[in-house]
Amino acid sequence: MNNRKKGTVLRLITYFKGLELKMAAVITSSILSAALFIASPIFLGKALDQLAEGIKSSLANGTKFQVNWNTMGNIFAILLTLYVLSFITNYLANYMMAAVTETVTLNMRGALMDKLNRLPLRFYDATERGDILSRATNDVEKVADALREGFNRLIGCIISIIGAVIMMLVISPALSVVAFLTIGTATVLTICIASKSRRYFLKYQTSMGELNAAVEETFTGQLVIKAFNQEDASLKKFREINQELYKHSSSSQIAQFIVAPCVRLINNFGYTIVAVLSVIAIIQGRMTIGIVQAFIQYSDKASEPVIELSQIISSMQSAFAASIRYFEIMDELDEVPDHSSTEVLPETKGDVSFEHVRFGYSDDHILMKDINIDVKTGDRIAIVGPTGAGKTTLVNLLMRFYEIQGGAIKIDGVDIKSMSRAELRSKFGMVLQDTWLFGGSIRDNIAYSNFEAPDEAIIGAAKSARADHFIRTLPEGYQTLLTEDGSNVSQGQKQLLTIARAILADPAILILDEATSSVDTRTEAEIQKAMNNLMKGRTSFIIAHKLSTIRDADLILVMDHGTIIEQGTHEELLKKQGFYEKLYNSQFADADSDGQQTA
Ligand SMILES: Nc1ncnc2c1ncn2[C@@H]1O[C@H](COP(=O)(O)OP(=O)(O)OP(=O)(O)O)[C@@H](O)[C@H]1O
Repeated sequence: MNNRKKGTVLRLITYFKGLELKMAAVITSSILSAALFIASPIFLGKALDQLAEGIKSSLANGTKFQVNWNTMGNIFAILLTLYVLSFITNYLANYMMAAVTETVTLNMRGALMDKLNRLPLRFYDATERGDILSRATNDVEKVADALREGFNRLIGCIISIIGAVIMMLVISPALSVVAFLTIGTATVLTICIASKSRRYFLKYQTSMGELNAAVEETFTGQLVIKAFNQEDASLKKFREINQELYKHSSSSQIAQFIVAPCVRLINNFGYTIVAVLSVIAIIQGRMTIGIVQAFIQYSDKASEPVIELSQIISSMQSAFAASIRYFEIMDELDEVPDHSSTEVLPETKGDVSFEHVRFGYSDDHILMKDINIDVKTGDRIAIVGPTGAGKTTLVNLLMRFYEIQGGAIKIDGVDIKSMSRAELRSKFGMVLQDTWLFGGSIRDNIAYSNFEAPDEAIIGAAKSARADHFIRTLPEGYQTLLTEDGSNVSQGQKQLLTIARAILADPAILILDEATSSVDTRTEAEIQKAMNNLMKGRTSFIIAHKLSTIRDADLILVMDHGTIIEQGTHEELLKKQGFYEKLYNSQFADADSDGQQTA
């Protein structure tokens, strides 16, 4: 076993913590079951010899055929006991292994979920959702399959082979040599094919991850795909990945299923030779019929597990490839952990400052070199600038979704790095353009920021967000169930619900991403009023797209290429006749020309 393989197996073993006793019971039961089963041929042989004796003496003496029922009865009683005990121990082993497997799967999925919660946004930027999904479901299931079906059978096969080999040697060393030659050849063949199939399994699982990602992309992007008539292109991409999956799946399956027929062919050659030699031995009086049939049964019990082993090994290879993919996620670097002694701000006022902040999404591409902002409690800060200027990035840093490379961001004079992320984020309320609602009632969606909130508080928040009216017009009111993506309410209504959610949270600081053209003018005015209600008495950062809405902001930050190139009030910036003035005038020129065109 190479180091990587050993490492993966050892890491998998850690998920069995607390299950040691159950595993010991599984192993003991499996060994017992196989050992009991392996004892049966010798007794069947004895029964056969009894019959042969009866036939022989009746032929020699010309008497009626008779058997000794006492001896036969004892033999059958022993056989029955062996079969029943073997069944019970086998059942126990399977039952306990199923319980162990479910616990291990639970532990693996739990650990993966914990890990996914600890991973920084950077990881999600670079990884396809479908692929993560595939690792959390398919890959963990492959490991579960191998454990559930493979482990007991593996023990059973090993015991069966060892037991059968010993019995064969005891019965006839000479016949054993012939049987071992064929079993040996079959084993070598199995190992060769299994080692070849390993890389096919890894490729297969990787393709499966890609396929999941493609399906996920197609589902979530259906509207855009249809709008741009890209169904064919999307289908073509899917077909290509599906074709790859088919190729790798076929290779791994062919490699797996070619083993059984080959092994059977080799074994049948062996049986034929053993049968011929046995007949000679019986004729020469060196062996009895019962002993020969016991030997043939043992040689079957030694060779048949080779086929089963090949299937178990395939399933283990597949599980092993899946574990590698699973541990790839587990090995990703976590978010920088919170300080062991974190600061708590019981009464947040809402002063915010950026001091010489330096940040880049990658170390070799610094977007923000030296950002300085000073915001006082209750201020309304508008962030404006062309697309890609860094407006969203500024907010991402404030919420500590990404770690800065230099300088400090402070709230009420406390460095956000010295607070826990949970403490920091509890100070904020966010209303984004990209509204996120989950499958559940409208009430629960508003209460997402505070599940303990009483109904009056939820209705109060909805009223302030100007959402109460439309909610009450729905047949089920606050109990109306939203679909997972909230597609049964309009875009503007979704926005009002997220504003209600932020109002209920009652945060000290707000981050608002202004609605753009996705809603009509009347709804936009409604949203604006709701946002104004929300902003009362709170420090607010507004990512503004329409400059007309932020004229009365206390501070406007004008960004370009990751830098704050101008800052001040609307009047101050207009007076400056710089970038902001141009941006502002260009929007009004656009609005005017639009007005003239429509007039
Ligand atoms: N997750 C990310 N990984 C790498 N680069 C990113 C990431 N997010 C944004 N960027 C880059 O950082 C720069 C600033 O992006 P940002 O989203 O902050 O701009 P923005 O001003 O909010 O733009 P818009 O108005 O279009 O939303 C852009 O060049 C963008 O390509």
